Amino acid sequence: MARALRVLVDMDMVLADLESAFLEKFRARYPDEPYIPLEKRRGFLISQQYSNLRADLADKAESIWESKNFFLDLQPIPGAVDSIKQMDSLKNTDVFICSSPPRKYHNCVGEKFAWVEKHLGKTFVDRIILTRDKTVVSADLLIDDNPFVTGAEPSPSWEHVLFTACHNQHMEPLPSTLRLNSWFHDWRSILQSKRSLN
Ligand SMILES: Cc1cn([C@H]2C[C@H](OP(=O)(O)O)[C@@H](CO)O2)c(=O)[nH]c1=O
Ligand SMILES: [Mg+2]
Repeated sequence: MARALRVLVDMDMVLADLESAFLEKFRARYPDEPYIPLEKRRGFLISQQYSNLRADLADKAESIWESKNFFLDLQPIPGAVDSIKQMDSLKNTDVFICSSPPRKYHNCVGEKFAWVEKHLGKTFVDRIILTRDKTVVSADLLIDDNPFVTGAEPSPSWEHVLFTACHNQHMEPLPSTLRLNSWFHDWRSILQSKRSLN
């Protein structure tokens, strides 16, 4: 029998809506400061775009996701909870959640575990991989909104599926890059195409 297809699913902006929560909380905490609406977001890092707007806004942006309960209170991305449970129930499919905590990890790490338990249940807590370097994790697919997942391994074993988010929706990746526009699009075919190569 063919070995199971191993799929890594990223958390922020694939399962959990970091960008909407960030904007809501930034505007509430800093009502007099300029902000970037989601349709104007460009580039993976929020702090980078805010610092381009005005240098001192980067620290203010960071203060939002460093706050207690920021990661715990994120809303699920539409369709994510059902989809990952359905994916997990497919035969010959192993699903893991693969997320990178920020360098100031103190609140984030525990809250990511708690978020998974709250929204997906205890069985998925056993599937959490928190790492600053996803390239050294071995799998067939990585579904991630970061267009540039890099690290120590120049040729990761997984194929990247770029999950569409506000910050990457205008990008045109290489035609060969797999792309999933939302959980309501056909993620099953992407898995199937990879499975037939295994
Ligand atoms: C700073 C920052 C972090 N993040 C996410 C990415 C990482 O989670 P994930 O790997 O689950 O997508 C986490 C820590 O950097 O926060 C963003 O999505 N945008 C940002 O601007
Ligand atoms: Mg992400």
